[in-house]
Amino acid sequence: MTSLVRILRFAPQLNRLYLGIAVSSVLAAVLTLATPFLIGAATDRIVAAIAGETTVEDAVVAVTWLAVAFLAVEVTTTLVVSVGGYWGDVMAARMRTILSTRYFDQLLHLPQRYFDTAITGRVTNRLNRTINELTQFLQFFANNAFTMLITTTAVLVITAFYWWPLAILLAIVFPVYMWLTAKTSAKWQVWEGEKNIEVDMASGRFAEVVSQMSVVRAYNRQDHELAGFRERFTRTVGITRKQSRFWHGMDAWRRLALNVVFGAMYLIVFVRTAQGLFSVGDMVILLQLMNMARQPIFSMSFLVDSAQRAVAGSKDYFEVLAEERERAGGAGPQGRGAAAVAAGQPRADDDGGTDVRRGGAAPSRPAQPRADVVPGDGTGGVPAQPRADVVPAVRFDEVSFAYDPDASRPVLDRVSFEIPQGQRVALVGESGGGKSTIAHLLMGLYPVTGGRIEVFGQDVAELDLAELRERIAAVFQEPSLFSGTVRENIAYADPAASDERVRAAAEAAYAHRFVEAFDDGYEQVIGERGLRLSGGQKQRIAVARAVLKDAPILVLDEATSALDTKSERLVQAALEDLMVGRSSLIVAHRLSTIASVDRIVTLRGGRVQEVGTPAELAESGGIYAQLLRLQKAGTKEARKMLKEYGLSG
Ligand SMILES: Nc1ncnc2c1ncn2[C@@H]1O[C@H](COP(=O)(O)OP(=O)(O)OP(=O)(O)O)[C@@H](O)[C@H]1O
Repeated sequence: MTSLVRILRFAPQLNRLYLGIAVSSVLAAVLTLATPFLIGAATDRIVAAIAGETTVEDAVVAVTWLAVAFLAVEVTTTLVVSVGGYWGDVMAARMRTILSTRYFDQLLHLPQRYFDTAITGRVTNRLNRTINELTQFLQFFANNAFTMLITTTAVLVITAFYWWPLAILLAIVFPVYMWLTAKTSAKWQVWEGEKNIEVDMASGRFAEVVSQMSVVRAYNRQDHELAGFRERFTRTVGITRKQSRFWHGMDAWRRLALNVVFGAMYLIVFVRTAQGLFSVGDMVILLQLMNMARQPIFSMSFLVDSAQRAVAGSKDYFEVLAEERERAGGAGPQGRGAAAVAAGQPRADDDGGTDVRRGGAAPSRPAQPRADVVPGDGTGGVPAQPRADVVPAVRFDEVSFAYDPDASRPVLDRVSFEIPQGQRVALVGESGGGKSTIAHLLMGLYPVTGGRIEVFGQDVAELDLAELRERIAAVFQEPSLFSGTVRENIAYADPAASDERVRAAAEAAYAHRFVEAFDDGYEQVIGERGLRLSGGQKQRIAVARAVLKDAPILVLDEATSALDTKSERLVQAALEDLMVGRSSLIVAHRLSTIASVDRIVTLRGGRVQEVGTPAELAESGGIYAQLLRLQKAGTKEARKMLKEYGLSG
């Protein structure tokens, strides 16, 4: 019941629509109730005329007026029902918008951890189902609840007025029928839940396969994937058989009970009319009322059923909404928006309004290149010298971290290093050694388990996450572009960016020439049939995206050997340009890149082994020195070992 109330109160901005729909449905119910009386009255007039109690002329005049009244009632009902139906549709569409937007909003603000386990297809499928069920229930509720209530009450009262035992018979039918429906529905839901799991799993896999079709083909797993998919759906057929057998079996019993009760009621009405206790007009009225009573009985059972589904479906929905959001700033564990959602409160932005949650001004970030920074020369030959009074761009101070809090060994164990402003720092360590994790922690994707990370002297744990991320541009190994135009992809950080800025970013990323060659240039849609970007082109668009963001800190997960040499050179050149004047954290995959940085941080067993310039570490005998030796050796064994460090030479 609390779930139902929560669903009904979920979107108070729709209250006026609810009210409009309720009023129209009440009006329609009242109007509909007038019909049996008009027909009953007409029947009595006709019977009186046939019996010679009134003149035929009088009867004709009377029934004509009654027919006019009947027409007026019907026309008004039609109008009222149409308007109510329109409001119902609008309400459903707005409800869908609110539910979907709030869900997406929540997903966008959930901690990264949530997505480590969630499967995209399942998340989407669950959303669609839940929203369908909730919307269907709310629409049905708004359109029918009041009508049912009024019709039921009126039918009972009027029937009681004619003969009370008849009303009692009817009164028993309602709750018994609803109780039987509720019981049937509860069991039905369990099976439905089982089916949903199968469909969600199949949809999750489906989405994964579609997005990685080339892998499926490369490994010839089409048949295997299809078999898995089919198997899940076939299981739903088996469950449906049980479910439907049960449902229709129970439904037959319910209907049978209803048939018996109504049969008895018809018998009573016929007998009493024959005995002269009811007039023919009364009989007509009662028969119509009984007929009208059937509708709410069926509607009520449907309402109970859809309410149960909505409650079950909304469990998933509200569970996602109740997940703790990614911390917004230093003020508390959640942003204000999250707190509002968790409390089920409405927000102005749900329904196409403006986002009022951010509250804060646009995140500020230090202008750059900064006057107080002496940048490196980009070649690594002359490391930049930070002024003594200048805080480092990034500082890891005894940072420990584990993805799994119960893990016996953390991924990072008291890691400390600094990126002085304007310098380049490369992370070197074995594959799986925690390099990407360091980048993720810097971007605030996960909270540290111990120690602290500072960005321009500010503790990341205290910083507003949006503000933190505003200061960082990231180029990932996998460029991950969105469908949409080249322009939209480059200007992802700032869709309002001028064409000049977009072009300048593309030029800086060595992307302008190939973009210009597209038929639609910057408006060319990526991912559309016919346009395939090469790995290097994607990378350069991703670099242009980072150039346009123009953030003071750069996180660079270098692409490995995915690119051919020419592309690689261009991407490399673009990255080199991008790094000038910025503080860069590089997850390096080339020894040549590492040789040109200002500092190297080597990691072993989750701990920092050494920090120093390439020249210093080349002599120290640590990991970097070993890697250089391996590179020189050039043997197969050496290349294999280099690979373990994710390095391509
Ligand atoms: N989302 C995650 N959830 C749980 N464990 C993770 C997650 N991401 C990484 N790990 C684990 O953390 C460890 C460090 O991974 P990380 O990706 O940081 O290594 P890396 O040094 O960047 O490796 P590579 O050079 O191969 O990219 C690995 O053991 C990995 O299995």
